[in-house]
Amino acid sequence: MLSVKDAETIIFNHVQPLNQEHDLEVVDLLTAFHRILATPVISSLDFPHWDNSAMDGFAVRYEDVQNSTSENPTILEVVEEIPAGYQPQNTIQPGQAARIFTGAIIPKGADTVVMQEKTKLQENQVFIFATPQPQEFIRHQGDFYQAGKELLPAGIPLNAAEIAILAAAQLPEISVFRRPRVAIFSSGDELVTPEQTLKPGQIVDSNQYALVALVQELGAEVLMLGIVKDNQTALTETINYAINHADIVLSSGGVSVGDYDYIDNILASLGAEIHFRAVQMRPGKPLTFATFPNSLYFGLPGNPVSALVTFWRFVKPTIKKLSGINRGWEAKLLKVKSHCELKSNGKMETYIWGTLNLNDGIYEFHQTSGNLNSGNLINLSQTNALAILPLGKTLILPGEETLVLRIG
Ligand SMILES: Nc1nc2c(c(=O)[nH]1)N[C@H]1C(S)=C(S)[C@@H](COP(=O)(O)OP(=O)(O)OC[C@H]3O[C@@H](n4cnc5c(N)ncnc54)[C@H](O)[C@@H]3O)O[C@H]1N2
Ligand code: MOO
Ligand SMILES: [Mg+2]
Repeated sequence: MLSVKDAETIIFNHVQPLNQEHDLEVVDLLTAFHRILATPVISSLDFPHWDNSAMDGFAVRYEDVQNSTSENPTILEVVEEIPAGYQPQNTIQPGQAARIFTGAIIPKGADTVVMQEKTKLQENQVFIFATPQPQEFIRHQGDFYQAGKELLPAGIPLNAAEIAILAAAQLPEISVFRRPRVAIFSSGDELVTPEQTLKPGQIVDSNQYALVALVQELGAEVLMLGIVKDNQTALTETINYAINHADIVLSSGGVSVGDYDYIDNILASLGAEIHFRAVQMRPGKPLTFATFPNSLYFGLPGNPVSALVTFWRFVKPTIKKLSGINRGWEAKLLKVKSHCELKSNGKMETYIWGTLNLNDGIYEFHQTSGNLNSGNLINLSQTNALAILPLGKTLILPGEETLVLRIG
């Protein structure tokens, strides 16, 4: 059976990120949050735009004040007051200074700012009580960024800092990748909606709601296709529609070896290339991955925990890579101490749900209480991590390190 690592490699090799020319949308600063920048941004402005003061104080010529002490202050004539947003009118001559405020333009002739606390102003004279460093408290034009260079690279998510940078660079129209489209449906004759009355043997389609939430969290657009009966015609129609309208299709259920597990046969009949049907992991073994010319297909297992574990392990990084994120889209595993004993039969890579808790600033993994059964959705509540026991590892003792995938 295929290892998780090999399954991951096969999947990621088939993910074609959105196209920098064809998959663009223009958004404004208020709708850019969490979108992915599609083209590099270059500004024609230097940052800072001009030499300016980092302090409230006095703009001086360093050579005038280089021997100032509290006993022997330098006395300069204040020739101008320069608040932020004001263009200085004078050139500072020897023996002169300008009153200046944080962010204001340094006047010609001045090369240093003395902070207000080291001075005393008396009418139009300022007493300088300490010798500053040459150039002190001046933020020079272009120190932070020079016009014409790359300000932001393509493929980064736009968070608060990036949005502030775009605003500061006066670039209110931003090219981002369109949202990936993800179609989701559930298969199974036993499934009903949360609103329907349960008859014996029926269960509520909870997978669809969990998957919609997870896909939305990643900023993708959801096409919710509902519950499809274990019926070849209905399934063929739904899958055919999905692969023509979405970049990624997620179904849950119907991928194991039961008589009503039709998904794989239908994928084959629709011309899919089926890359694998099972992965050596628990939960999540019956996972189908297939590709069509314009979409990727994940047949997730029907058991509720299995559907979510395979989403977190494989689908989440796939959506991120497809969305155009240039790096950091992979599933990242942490190494943390386990608080409790973790067990596996060693034959499958085993995923154990629980919580990462902070203990004196250090993360510790705690297994969830109750039954670790892939049909048990209940104790998945409030978990935020999956401990991973690799193949062959049967036991992790309390205090020993384990690999962990964060899920919340
Ligand atoms: N003979 C074998 N039987 C099974 C194997 C196997 O290797 N050999 N694998 C088991 C494993 S592991 C899993 S996981 C399941 C996967 O089964 P399917 O993907 O075919 O899913 P279904 O049979 O349709 O359903 C399984 C289970 O999950 C419930 N379910 C299905 N859909 C939903 C939904 N949308 N929301 C909530 N719950 C759902 C369904 O009622 C079943 O209880 O196969 C094992 N069998
Ligand atoms: O892997 Mo199934 O996914 O154990 O219940
Ligand atoms: Mg089945």
